[in-house]
Amino acid sequence: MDQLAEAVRPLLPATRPSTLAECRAAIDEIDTALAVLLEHRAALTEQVQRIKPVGGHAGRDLDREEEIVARMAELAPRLGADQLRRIVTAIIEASLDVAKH
Ligand SMILES: O=C(O)C(=O)C[C@]1(C(=O)O)C=C[C@@H](O)C=C1
Repeated sequence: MDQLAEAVRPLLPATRPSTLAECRAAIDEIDTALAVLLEHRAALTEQVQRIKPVGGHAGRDLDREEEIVARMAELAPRLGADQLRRIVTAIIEASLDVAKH
């Protein structure tokens, strides 16, 4: 795991949860972090659209999106590039949908 990925290690449970309640509590913790991070990510996507000569869906950069997917696939091998591409595409499209530009 690279140095940036180390930043999320404290969010992970120290011991593997085993009961349904423990698993759901661990999932809730991670979903909390994901929601906060997604909110911040969407704000950054919006800011980028104001900087780019062509913003919004019309200005999509699929090479950049593929770079994002490839980097994330190294950190999340269980999901892999194909599943992460679905997730990244959904995040980016939702962020572009709500961006004001
Ligand atoms: O990096 C950009 O050019 C962006 O517009 C940001 C972003 C992203 O949210 O990561 C959004 C749309 C692009 O297709 C690629 C990446």
